[in-house]
Amino acid sequence: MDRQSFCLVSKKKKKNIVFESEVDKIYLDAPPKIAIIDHEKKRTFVLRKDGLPDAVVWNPWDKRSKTIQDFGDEEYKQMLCVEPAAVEKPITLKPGEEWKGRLELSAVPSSYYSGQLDPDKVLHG
Ligand SMILES: O=P(O)(O)OC[C@H]1O[C@@H](O)[C@H](O)[C@@H](O)[C@@H]1O
Repeated sequence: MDRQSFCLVSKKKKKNIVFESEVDKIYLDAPPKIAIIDHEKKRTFVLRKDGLPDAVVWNPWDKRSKTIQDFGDEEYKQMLCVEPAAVEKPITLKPGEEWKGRLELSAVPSSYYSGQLDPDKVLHG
């Protein structure tokens, strides 16, 4: 396999990202609910985030994988990192202050790509 195709879907946008080389991108003000559709394996993950406005999408691809000690040389073929973050406006706490952020990741039993799932149903509710 020399490319991976995932589709990131939110209520507002559908963004097809094909991975053919290293990706390390910050999406500012990313939607609170994002569906990650794995076309090849025909499965869908739904990510919900709260308190973290941005999102990072990362895959080190082949060359960079080899430079990461705790990452197998071929593991980039089986992974996609989509991580909620606060990049544009970092969260700074004073002593005694509290902050809460939440990330929920669920595997959806059937794939939107296979036509069995309505993307609106995945992203609502
Ligand atoms: O090597 P670490 O600290 O585990 O980070 C791995 C990667 O984590 C990702 O979240 C970052 O976007 C990448 O820039 C980084 O290389």
